[in-house]
Amino acid sequence: MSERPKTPLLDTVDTPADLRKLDKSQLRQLSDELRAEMIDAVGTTGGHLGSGLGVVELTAAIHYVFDTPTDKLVWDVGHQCYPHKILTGRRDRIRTLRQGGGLSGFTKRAESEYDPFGAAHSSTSISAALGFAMANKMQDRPGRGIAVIGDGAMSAGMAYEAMNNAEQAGNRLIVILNDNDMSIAPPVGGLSAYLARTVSSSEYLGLRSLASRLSKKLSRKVHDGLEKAEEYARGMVTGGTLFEELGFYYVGPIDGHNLDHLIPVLENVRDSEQGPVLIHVVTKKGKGYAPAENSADKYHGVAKFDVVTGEQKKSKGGPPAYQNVFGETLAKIANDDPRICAITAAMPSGTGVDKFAQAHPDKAFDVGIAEQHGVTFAAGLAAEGMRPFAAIYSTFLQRAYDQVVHDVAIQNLPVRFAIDRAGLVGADGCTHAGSFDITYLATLPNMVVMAAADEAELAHMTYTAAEYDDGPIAFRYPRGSGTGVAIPEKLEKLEIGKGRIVREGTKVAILSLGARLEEAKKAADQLEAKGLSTTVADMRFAKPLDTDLIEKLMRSHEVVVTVEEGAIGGLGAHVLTFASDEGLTDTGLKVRTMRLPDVFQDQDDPAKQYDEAGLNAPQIVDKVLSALRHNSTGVEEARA
Ligand SMILES: Cc1ncc(C[n+]2csc(CCOP(=O)(O)OP(=O)(O)O)c2C)c(N)n1
Ligand SMILES: CC(=O)[C@@H](O)[C@H](O)COP(=O)(O)O
Ligand SMILES: [Mg+2]
Repeated sequence: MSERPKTPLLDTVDTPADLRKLDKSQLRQLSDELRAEMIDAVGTTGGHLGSGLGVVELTAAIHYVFDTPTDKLVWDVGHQCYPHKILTGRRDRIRTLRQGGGLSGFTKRAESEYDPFGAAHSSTSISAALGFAMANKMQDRPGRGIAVIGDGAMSAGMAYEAMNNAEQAGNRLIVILNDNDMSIAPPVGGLSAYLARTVSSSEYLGLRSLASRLSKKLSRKVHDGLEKAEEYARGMVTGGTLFEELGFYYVGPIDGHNLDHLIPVLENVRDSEQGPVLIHVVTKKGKGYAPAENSADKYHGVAKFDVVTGEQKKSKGGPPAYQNVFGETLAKIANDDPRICAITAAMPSGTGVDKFAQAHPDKAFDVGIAEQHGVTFAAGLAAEGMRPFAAIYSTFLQRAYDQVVHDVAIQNLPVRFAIDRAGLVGADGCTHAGSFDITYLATLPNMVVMAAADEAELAHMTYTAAEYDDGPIAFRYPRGSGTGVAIPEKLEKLEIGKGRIVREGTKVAILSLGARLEEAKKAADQLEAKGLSTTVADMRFAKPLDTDLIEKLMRSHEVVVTVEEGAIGGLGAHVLTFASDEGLTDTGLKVRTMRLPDVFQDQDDPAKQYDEAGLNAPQIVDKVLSALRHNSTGVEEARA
């Protein structure tokens, strides 16, 4: 156990009010101690490290200059909020990060008044900060909206929707663009190049030139036309143009680790009558910790690690990660099919598209954090004869739902959706849980929805999707690694809408969809031991349902239970709808559905999350026994 860092100054700071008692000259030491504390804490918890390291000075400076929590500080994504949490009364719990009952890994309203807005999905901060700003303006109350948004998050359209609407807020809205020239992967697209030109085309503004520009710009906005011409003429355009055309005062770029620049700029902006202002801050992801600075991904997301060496304590070996099974399988299929292409929304490694890209670099597209664009881009590709795979986490696909409906399903375009992180995801908690994709996709006409029970099934489903041109098709699979089952060389083109019996029985039938199959099989063993002969079916499809299989099992068993790692409205709902429509439930057949509970489950160890969700073998057994205790009038008799 490494010794905790010595933090004499940080020990005197519990809240920003304590911070503001310090002299400016002490903020350098405070930041150094804050960085050391964060590294030590994340070494014991794991989590998002690189982005927080990059905003240590910025966090201290913001809380020093602005009157938080009256001024509403909104962190975009929120994965960089650990220094913020340490400075806002949560240092004592920082080593409970991302654990059951502990601190969330993102900002969260319920956690602190210093977290005015929850985050985790990117690019929402400017909209939220604008809301806070306008609410205080309309109620004639003090309080600004301050959004801190990364260069990666700026690749999402929502950020521009907000900026386009921001002029009304005047000086009550401040946007701080935290430009570290990184997303999870290196950033992509025209904006990234634009920002890079901005930073490279002008030295960090020295205090003097910055002060004079600030006074000129912030006081001269009124003569817009003339000023604009002059600015262009004077070559002052250093990246501000885009933001100024959207109605912002642009200030920057400034060095986001230099407190001697940060503090006066923030003070100037705080005291300015004009606005909204965008401050372009340049930082380094992973700043101040060599293993992070030297890592390609800047230690964006890390397991627990040895603080001295930076070596992460990741389990080695074991079954392949689902994302890599997908990426490598698709790469293999694409060797024989030049129409196949893959799209990721800034998550190449998380989706396995990076593996595909290694083999087919000209057929892999990272569209940035732009799921909506990614889906409709795929629709265009499909309409013109390609076989596009949109590889998007279940939770992030929610952002592109209208594109799925309007651009893909209605037009019946053969877009393939590779949906990773389907179901519970553990440490990221409810904002990242892939709870709703069965519900939101299986309800759509034309859509085919598959769920892989293991990595072999995922490989078959990837191939099946590649060969399916009759319309949109989605296949979902969980976060993490598979069961260790062998992945066959020869891939099977699954019959659309057909499930499979994996265990024959006579009294109880468990209809499993997806990766809870292992628990279903364990439950069958436990039921068999109680003399209850149990069939287990892997349904494979939530849509179209295998109605022949369902009818056959319902007509030959006493109890039928559906099990899925999805919210209400998925497999169970569709099976019950079919059964009731066909009169199969008129016969006194006992049907029960098991699914994710109607709550947003907080972060925890995955095993505990499944227990809490009631989706483990013992709970399946209990469900069956309870059903059997219900007499013909539907009343449950007391347990024996
Ligand atoms: C809508 C959405 N898509 C994808 C993600 C996954 N994600 C989390 S952080 C991140 C990169 C953010 O880059 P940036 O805003 O520059 O922040 P940095 O990590 O560089 O501080 C991505 C893609 C997300 N949180 N939300
Ligand atoms: C902050 C964010 O949204 C991503 O970093 C996300 O946490 C990645 O999730 P995985 O770890 O499941 O890839
Ligand atoms: Mg970034």
